[in-house]
Amino acid sequence: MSDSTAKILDGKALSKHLIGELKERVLACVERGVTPCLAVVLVGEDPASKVYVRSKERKAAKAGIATKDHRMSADTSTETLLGVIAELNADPAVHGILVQLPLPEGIDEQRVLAAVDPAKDVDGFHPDNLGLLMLGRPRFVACTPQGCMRLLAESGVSPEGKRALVIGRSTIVGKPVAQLLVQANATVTVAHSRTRDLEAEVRQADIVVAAVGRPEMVPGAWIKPGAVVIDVGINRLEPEQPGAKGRLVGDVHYASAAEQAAAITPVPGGVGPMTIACLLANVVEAAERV
Ligand SMILES: NC(=O)C1=CN([C@@H]2O[C@H](COP(=O)(O)OP(=O)(O)OC[C@H]3O[C@@H](n4cnc5c(N)ncnc54)[C@H](OP(=O)(O)O)[C@@H]3O)[C@@H](O)[C@H]2O)C=CC1
Ligand SMILES: Nc1nc(=O)c2c([nH]1)NC[C@@H]1CN(c3ccc(C(=O)N[C@@H](CCC(=O)O)C(=O)O)cc3)C=[N+]21
Repeated sequence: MSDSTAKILDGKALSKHLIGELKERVLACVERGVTPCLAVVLVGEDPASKVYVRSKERKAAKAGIATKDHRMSADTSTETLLGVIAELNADPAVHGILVQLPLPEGIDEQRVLAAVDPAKDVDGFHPDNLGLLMLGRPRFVACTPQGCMRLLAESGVSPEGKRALVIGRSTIVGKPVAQLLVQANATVTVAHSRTRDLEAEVRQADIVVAAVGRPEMVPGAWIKPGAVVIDVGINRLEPEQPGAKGRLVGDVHYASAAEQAAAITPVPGGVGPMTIACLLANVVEAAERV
């Protein structure tokens, strides 16, 4: 079955299309005096976070969405950060608030995320929004899980009745994407670091969503022929690793998996750009509700 005919789920192209579609909705908002605006809060100096934040702001500008940048030093206290969030909550010109994760050590992440006005929580990390997702009445759904589902839809394979495996159980990716798959009528397994036989789980799965953060940990040989592979992992190989040169790879070994899968997302150019498109869509939605 290694005929290497996997459909490439092109998140870069799809995200461009989706961001293009947002322009009209943004214009409609602007016409009634509301310019959709995303406030981005970045605490500390994490280089990867800086790259993502810049990319978000560039793409927001393409759609006509305003951004407000709040950079704070790594030694910022939880109280100070809560103060900034209170200001953004109260600012009628701000429709969406994104607090870039991970926060530096010593900041109480749970308290910070719970302090964001749920109506401005375009990341979908507030307990109210996570709860609404569990209830099947989602308001803001986390952007990466949304992007995964959109790319899965692009594969043409319906999740209904299929065996889906989510590898990873974080609150920002694994858990919500598993919930969305349940709601799409898949039969869902969630694997994590204590899973006894990951290979056996992967071999059975019709849909694999990998969100671990370990470079190429899933070999293509494990992928069931005809499965759909959604690779969330973003791993930058160190330049000294063989054949690496600072290359980005996913959690799945792409070349070998593409020989088994019916459809697969590349890294880069898969889930990453879709995350940003879904974030901007959430910002426009928040502005439309005003
Ligand atoms: N493309 C995008 O837009 C985004 C990409 N990412 C990327 O996705 C990846 C995951 O991110 P995130 O969910 O935040 O990561 P976390 O570190 O929060 O979670 C990783 C999960 O993987 C599990 N895990 C660790 N080792 C193994 C193993 N050997 N076998 C099976 N499961 C394992 C952990 O298990 P346990 O719970 O037991 O510790 C945990 O549940 C990262 O590469 C990140 O950069 C993240 C967000 C957005
Ligand atoms: N509050 C919060 N919300 C997030 O959504 C959030 C976060 N914190 N912290 C970090 C993770 C990670 N994340 C990515 C977004 C886009 C790409 C992306 O566009 N990646 C490009 C490559 C970019 C590159 O070259 O480095 C791609 O995959 O093609 C990657 C990762 C959002 N996250």
